[in-house]
Amino acid sequence: MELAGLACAQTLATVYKKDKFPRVLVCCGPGNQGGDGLVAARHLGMFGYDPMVWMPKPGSKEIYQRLATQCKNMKIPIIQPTNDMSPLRDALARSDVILDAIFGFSFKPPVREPFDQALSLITESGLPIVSVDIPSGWDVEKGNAAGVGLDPDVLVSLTAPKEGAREFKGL
Ligand SMILES: NC(=O)C1=CN([C@@H]2O[C@H](COP(=O)(O)OP(=O)(O)OC[C@H]3O[C@@H](n4cnc5c(N)ncnc54)[C@H](O)[C@@H]3O)[C@@H](O)[C@H]2O)[C@H](O)CC1
Repeated sequence: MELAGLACAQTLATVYKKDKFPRVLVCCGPGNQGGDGLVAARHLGMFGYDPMVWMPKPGSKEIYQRLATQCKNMKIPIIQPTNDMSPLRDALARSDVILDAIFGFSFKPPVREPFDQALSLITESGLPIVSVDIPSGWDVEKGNAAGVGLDPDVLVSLTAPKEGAREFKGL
């Protein structure tokens, strides 16, 4: 998770330079991928970006809570967990790029709330998206068959590209 999060932060920093894209909205799901996102947020902060974390359903594992504490200790803003979409809308309006760490290889469709609405809002924002491992909303084997997944510009495959990412056309 530490290496995965560092790789994601380094990739985002390589493609989206901090002078043009300083405000990174790190969207974290409840599983290990959310943990990758929290690690990435920490590194992005150290690289000189202004990360903000949106995690509506914080993971229950101790590692997840420890990673969130590290972000808080670094004064990285974390949006209060809620099913209300207003804070996400506001955060999107104040961001330059999104790190999508919502769902990884354990995602099973269909998308449940509050992530269903969130994926739509993220897509509608038109902001560039860097996805971790598999774009959120994509089935790890069948890809974006349901058509509700994100359409990222950059995908960071961890360990190996996933079968479902065959249709991915970005970087
Ligand atoms: N060796 C590696 O490749 C490593 C990968 N890492 C990252 O971890 C994820 C996989 O983590 P996992 O905890 O197994 O699951 P997810 O993060 O994908 O999420 C599970 C989480 O999501 C909830 N959920 C599932 N389906 C839905 C749905 N339809 N709607 C709403 N919520 C859903 C589920 O309940 C769980 O809470 C991998 O992709 C990498 O990013 C690690 O960094 C370690 C090394």
